[in-house]
Amino acid sequence: MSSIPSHPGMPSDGKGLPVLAVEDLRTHFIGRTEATTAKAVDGVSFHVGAGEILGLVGESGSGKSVTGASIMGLVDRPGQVVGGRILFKGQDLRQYGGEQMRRLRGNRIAMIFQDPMMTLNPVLRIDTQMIEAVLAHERVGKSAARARARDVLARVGIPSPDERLLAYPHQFSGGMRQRVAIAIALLNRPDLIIADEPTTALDVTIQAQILYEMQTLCRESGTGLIWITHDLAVVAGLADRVAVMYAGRVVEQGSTRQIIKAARHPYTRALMDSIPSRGVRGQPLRQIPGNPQSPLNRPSGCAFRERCPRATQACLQEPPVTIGGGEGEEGRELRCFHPVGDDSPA
Ligand SMILES: Nc1ncnc2c1ncn2[C@@H]1O[C@H](COP(=O)(O)OP(=O)(O)OP(=O)(O)O)[C@@H](O)[C@H]1O
Repeated sequence: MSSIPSHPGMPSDGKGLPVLAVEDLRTHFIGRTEATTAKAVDGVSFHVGAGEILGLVGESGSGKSVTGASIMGLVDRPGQVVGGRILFKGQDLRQYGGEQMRRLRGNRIAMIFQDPMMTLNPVLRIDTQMIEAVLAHERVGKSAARARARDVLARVGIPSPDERLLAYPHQFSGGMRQRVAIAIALLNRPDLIIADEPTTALDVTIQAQILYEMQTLCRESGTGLIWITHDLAVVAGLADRVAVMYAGRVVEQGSTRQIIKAARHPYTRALMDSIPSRGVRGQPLRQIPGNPQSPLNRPSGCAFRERCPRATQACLQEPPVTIGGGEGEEGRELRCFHPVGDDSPA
């Protein structure tokens, strides 16, 4: 096993910097005591390059949304980012004040939520909302802002965008409403978009269309995209890289090919086995045995050990540290004492 190379093979902004580098991020929900403090995110590191798509995957409660909210500066008390760095184009966002973060949000960094109504105001027409979103961050005339709004709506697949600009959110279908929210995220040509399960509530065909369009738009504009999902199958066709989270940590990450074709962490393997298309026809889906670990009072050792078919005594003692994938495995990182394909006894 080799040590970890820094940001291997990653597209950058031309100055050698990733758009985003998260280093050892820790976000805890502080309780009265250590035992009641939820370590929702507990040492997460990953990076996203310009025009690159990172799939952030894991079961419910693994800390994906809290990671996204931490980057956006949207963690509310008792939640608190207690450690690590969030480097946006080399600048540590943890040093930014509230006003600086507000300026960054919706401008250089945008977020798309599962529920588009988290973005849209139900009582305002779409044109008002979109024009305001442009004017809040840029000195352009109203007609230029409207032209841009119209353009972006067309880009995300809204038919008759001139007419649709005059509509209210409730006059759109669920899929179209999510497209409008995506259009708002793209409006100011951000450097980074964090999409938190944005297509989960939608029909599978519409999901696939939106994924494809987002991929094209981000590649064209050089926007880095973090796609948060519990579904590994969704990112298989979309992401350049995949980071798999378990119990507040990234347990494996690498190129999508490395992860989908040859996952090495037993948890990633278990997630892969739960994808329907990989199952044997006519057989029920395999569930991962056991329950995810609670962020309260994490026991010693590897968080996955109780559910892991490869666990040994070693996994009881200390949590595994992050290691590189070894020769011919540039870009892969793992947190496991007994990864699949390793010679050590399972
Ligand atoms: N306000 C809060 N107070 C205490 N704990 C919280 C709070 N918000 C989140 N958590 C805890 O943080 C952990 C991570 O939650 P998070 O929402 O990031 O998971 P997730 O992987 O995004 O799951 P899902 O896919 O269900 O959204 C969970 O165990 C959750 O209970």
